[in-house]
Amino acid sequence: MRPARDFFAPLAVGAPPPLREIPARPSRAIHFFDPSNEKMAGKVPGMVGTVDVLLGNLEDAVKAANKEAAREGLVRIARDTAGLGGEGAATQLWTRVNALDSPWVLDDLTRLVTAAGDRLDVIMVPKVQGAEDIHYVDRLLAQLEAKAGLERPLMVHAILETARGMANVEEICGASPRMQGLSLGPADLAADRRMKTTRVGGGHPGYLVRQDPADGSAEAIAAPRTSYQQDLWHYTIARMVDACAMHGISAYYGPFGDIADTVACEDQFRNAFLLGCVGAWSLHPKQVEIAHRVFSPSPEDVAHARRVVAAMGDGTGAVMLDGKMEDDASLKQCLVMVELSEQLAAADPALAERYAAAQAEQEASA
Ligand SMILES: CC(=O)SCCNC(=O)CCNC(=O)[C@H](O)C(C)(C)COP(=O)(O)OP(=O)(O)OC[C@H]1O[C@@H](n2cnc3c(N)ncnc32)[C@H](O)[C@@H]1OP(=O)(O)O
Ligand SMILES: CC(=O)C(=O)O
Ligand SMILES: [Mg+2]
Repeated sequence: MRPARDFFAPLAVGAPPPLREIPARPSRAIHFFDPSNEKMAGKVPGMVGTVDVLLGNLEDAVKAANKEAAREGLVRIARDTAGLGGEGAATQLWTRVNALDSPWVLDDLTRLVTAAGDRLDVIMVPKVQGAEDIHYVDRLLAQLEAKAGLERPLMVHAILETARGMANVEEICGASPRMQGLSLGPADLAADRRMKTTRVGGGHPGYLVRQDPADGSAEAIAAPRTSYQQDLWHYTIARMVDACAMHGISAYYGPFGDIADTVACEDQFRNAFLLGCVGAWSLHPKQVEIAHRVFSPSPEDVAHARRVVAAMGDGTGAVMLDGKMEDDASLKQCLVMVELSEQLAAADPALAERYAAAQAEQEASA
């Protein structure tokens, strides 16, 4: 057992000390690209500054024959793209390495950390099963950071995409001070759980509840009744959010594979936002705007939250505002909105302007 006092000790001689707090940087959209796909990779420089996170994907969706080309392509992009990755960069650079049981992951980590570790912010690890997977990556990263002379520790993000990973979600979050967050991996998770879906994220029309019949007669049972589609991912996301919140790290919805259905994508992202997630994956350029918009609190909500904060004075007691009771607990919810809006606005001038305009409008109408 590692004693508590050693939790923040570097795991290799010469490795940078682990972070005490995960930096709060906007990560509303984690945009995936295949670095071995020249056309897609060619779009990356033009996306810097327009998306919170660019992620060079090396795992699923990259052909086995292209694994090495993807790894080398990502090293080139990391080294050559201005404003991408590292302290203070306009857009963070993340990677998703291959799975820990694959023949590629050791070379992925070794090559990326030693050749471009100073430009990488977060390493996403797929199919994490338990704390032991994070411990393996943690020690290896420390050794590689020491070898590369890195001054800033890399962070680790785990994808929840196995039943065992879900069962161990709390210990995964707390396995290392490197842990930055978790994403839902709905496709692999569905397969591992033996769910009967064939999609990448999103709902299913068969997963529903139906209005009761008017009475027990055969006619009433056969009559048309309203039915409501339910969210297949509600339990999983809520569980992931609790585990992340307990450990002070961030939760993310994963991918939404129906690229054409921008409306359902927005709905799924918004459900995740409302439940506590800070971002989602973008697989296609058209999903970036959806994620940035949905994972930014609306200017109206932020202006309202500021009114509650002002009305609550020293933050204790109860007040009435617009016919509603506000107290210490609603104040705390409002502070979540205000703090998130300030953090996002600091990095997104257009959003900052929208917040300022809504605030001015609210003050004018008061
Ligand atoms: C379950 C999981 O593991 S999910 C994570 C793994 N999956 C991924 O990473 C998938 C990433 N995305 C993709 O591979 C592609 O977007 C696909 C296959 C879904 C669709 O690709 P296409 O059929 O080429 O899409 P489409 O024709 O609409 O592309 C329009 C343009 O956007 C570009 N583009 C498409 N996706 C991306 C992307 N992710 N990043 C940058 N550019 C992109 C295309 O190259 C194309 O460029 P062009 O106009 O110069 O020709
Ligand atoms: C996100 C992912 O990898 C999955 O859904 O399997
Ligand atoms: Mg997967």
